Amino acid sequence: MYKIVSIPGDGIGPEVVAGAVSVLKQLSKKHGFDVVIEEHPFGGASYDLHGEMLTSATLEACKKCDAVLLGAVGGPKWEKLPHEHKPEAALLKIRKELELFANLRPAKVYDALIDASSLKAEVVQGTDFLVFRELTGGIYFGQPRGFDENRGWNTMVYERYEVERIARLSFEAARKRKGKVISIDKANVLEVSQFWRNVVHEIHREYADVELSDMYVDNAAMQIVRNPKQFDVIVTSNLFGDILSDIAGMITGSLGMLPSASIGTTYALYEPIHGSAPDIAGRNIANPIATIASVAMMFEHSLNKPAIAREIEAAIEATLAAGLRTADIAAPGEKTVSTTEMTEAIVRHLGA
Ligand SMILES: NC(=O)C1=CN([C@@H]2O[C@H](COP(=O)(O)OP(=O)(O)OC[C@H]3O[C@@H](n4cnc5c(N)ncnc54)[C@H](O)[C@@H]3O)[C@@H](O)[C@H]2O)C=CC1
Ligand SMILES: CC(C)CC(=O)C(=O)O
Ligand SMILES: [Mg+2]
Repeated sequence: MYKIVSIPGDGIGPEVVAGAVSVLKQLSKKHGFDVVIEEHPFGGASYDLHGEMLTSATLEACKKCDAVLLGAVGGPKWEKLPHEHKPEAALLKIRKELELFANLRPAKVYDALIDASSLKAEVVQGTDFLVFRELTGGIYFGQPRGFDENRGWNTMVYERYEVERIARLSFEAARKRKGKVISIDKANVLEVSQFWRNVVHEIHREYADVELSDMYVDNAAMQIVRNPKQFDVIVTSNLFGDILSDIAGMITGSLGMLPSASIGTTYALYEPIHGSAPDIAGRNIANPIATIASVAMMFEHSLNKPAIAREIEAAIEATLAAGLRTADIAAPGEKTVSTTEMTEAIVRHLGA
């Protein structure tokens, strides 16, 4: 029996999480395992209900389950709140509380979507890289932070242990892939990046079979668009990983395609890389694939059923090959399907 905490969140979160929950239920029926899905409010939805973005009940539930599935949080309704009370601050808090220090963001181009990419077919076809974004340190967490009338300030700090553990995970992953890690930083300008680079190279001595190179983040943004196939594993800091993975989203066709796994030593949370997309929320047009593919990552990393992860990916692939397109991945003038139609088709392709 698996216990999954589902956190729909705000904006399109509930729509895409509903799709992922349908997939979980279908898999439970097909394979005969029990799955208990416990829904909890978080972010703006929780604030509206309880006056708190992250309640202790939601946090405790996340600590007592096999895996957490999260949609997204945030939106215009809550953006005027002071920073520490915003949904985004609660997102940082839940990541920190659950010690989810590694955010794995795979960027894989499905053959059926090559034409949906912002780039030429020959540039994107066969792209398959994995970003290890450090998730509980760096500038999103550094103190002091603040602003007054005349200044705004944030602080970017990395502790040795924070760089060591994400570097190790990325080298381990590279060993199971093409054996190539590119560490992305801004060491030509930032001391914190020079430190990051030194520590990554120290850890690399334990992984001499893995090829390591460094790249500056500005060049990396350009290289991902110019030649995404040169990347196998990317390891980078919180801020740079956040930005670079959205760029990777456009290589695969849409932000609505990229899943992620946020993992630590004890807990794990699965979430699409996109946000709450208030511009399309409530219209049943969001792409649920990133969230459904996050369930595949859940089966791989938390539930120890890689074969089921492959089934989900195959169902997504078959659905795309059959020509179904939500608006974000449709060519101009192409027929589109809704969030629920895309979900139902993926569920059908999973089989009974
Ligand atoms: N993990 C999280 O909870 C995140 C939350 N946010 C929050 O979400 C809110 C909106 O942020 P934005 O900068 O607009 O980023 P966003 O990722 O929500 O949306 C950017 C663009 O991509 C589109 N898009 C995103 N996901 C899509 C999907 N599944 N299907 C089709 N189109 C999709 C949106 O319609 C929008 O045009 C903000 O409050 C932001 O802070 C942003 C990123 C991550
Ligand atoms: C609130 C942000 C840190 C969320 C985000 O953009 C992300 O995790 O990708
Ligand atoms: Mg982001």
